[in-house]
Amino acid sequence: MIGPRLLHPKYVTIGWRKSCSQRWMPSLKAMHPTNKAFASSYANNDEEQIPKVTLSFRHDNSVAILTLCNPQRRNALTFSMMEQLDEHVTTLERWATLVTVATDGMTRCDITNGSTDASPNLIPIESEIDSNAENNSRAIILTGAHGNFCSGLDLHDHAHSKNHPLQSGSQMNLHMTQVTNRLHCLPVPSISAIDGHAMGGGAELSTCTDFVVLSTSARVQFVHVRRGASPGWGGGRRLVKRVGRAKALKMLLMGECVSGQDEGRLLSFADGVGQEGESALDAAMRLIVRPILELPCSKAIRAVKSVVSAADGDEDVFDSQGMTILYDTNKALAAERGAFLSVWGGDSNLKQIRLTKEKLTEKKAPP
Ligand SMILES: CCCC(=O)SCCNC(=O)CCNC(=O)[C@H](O)C(C)(C)COP(=O)(O)OP(=O)(O)OC[C@H]1O[C@@H](n2cnc3c(N)ncnc32)[C@H](O)[C@@H]1OP(=O)(O)O
Repeated sequence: MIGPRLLHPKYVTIGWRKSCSQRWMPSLKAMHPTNKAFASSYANNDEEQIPKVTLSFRHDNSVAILTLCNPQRRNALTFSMMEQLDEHVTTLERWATLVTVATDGMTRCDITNGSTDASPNLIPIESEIDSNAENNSRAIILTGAHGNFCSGLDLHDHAHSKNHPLQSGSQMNLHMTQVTNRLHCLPVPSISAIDGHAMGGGAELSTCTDFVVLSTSARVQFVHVRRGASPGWGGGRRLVKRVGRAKALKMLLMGECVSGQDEGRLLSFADGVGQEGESALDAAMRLIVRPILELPCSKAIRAVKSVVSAADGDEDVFDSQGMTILYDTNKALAAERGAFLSVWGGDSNLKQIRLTKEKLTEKKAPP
């Protein structure tokens, strides 16, 4: 039985649902210098170095992989990457819910690596989910490129993008809370595959999936309080749900780090750790995705996810259209936003962010 959320018109009507940035801020892209201009500030205009979030599909389009990629900065998230993440989540909502048919005899679902556009070959059935048609979406992996997950907000981009709407703590909080919760609510199981650092906002991102798999190099740390802040990307509520009250407080207040080397602490935060030398992506594939791929019916996988999501209260996060976060009735979400706005941009936060940037720059300076 498919849960009511999956049958909601949002998932079965034709056409793209507007991404949240488009909904809230129609002129968002127009107001920001183009990605090209931003890219030109990167070493040798090297395409590889341009910050981006890619989306690719494997196993006959049944597994989606979101990859955060800002290699020069340990995959810190720029504002542009936040927008791309939003667009990819919109693609995934469509991929994971709409029944699709092939129009050209090629693959059923032709969403290409890194593309944020709808494929012309992806035709949604307009009215109801056709129970005979197949949608083989099964799992989503969120990971980082080049041996790190994500070092949080890109502090350099933040300092140099004064005109970007997401520079406002309030807009960034709305955007990232919405995007990460939409990712969390997607109707197939999701996994964060973490190599290296997941810090600050990066640690928050790791909570927006159903499972967390670490490689032995992983270090997950909520450094917000040391930056004079509290979680601002929707990760506070999800962390408490994941590890419980006391452990969440320890991680948030004392910066207690979950490390791939320290299995003892993994117990409630992570669901698996890779073998020595194994990447988090490979470990996630082996430990979680493979068993899911072996199951006989993808529809049953999504049915189970909908049961668990509903039992866990995901339905309470969005309005009945699945479009807007319910800050007015969801007290935990409202409190998290209120707490973040009470500290973000305040004196202590500004000072700590400045000191962090200075430290990062000093590290680079020759002795
Ligand atoms: C609501 C969201 C709130 C937030 O997310 S606030 C941001 C929280 N994140 C942080 O404070 C992380 C700061 N970074 C670090 O502590 C360290 O870089 C980190 C992640 C432990 C990695 O250490 P190492 O492996 O030794 O690498 P490193 O320090 O030499 O850094 C390598 C290059 O990456 C850069 N980087 C790292 N984190 C960054 C960030 N968040 N924003 C912008 N740039 C960042 C760093 O400046 C350095 O660049 P470069 O090679 O000197 O040009």
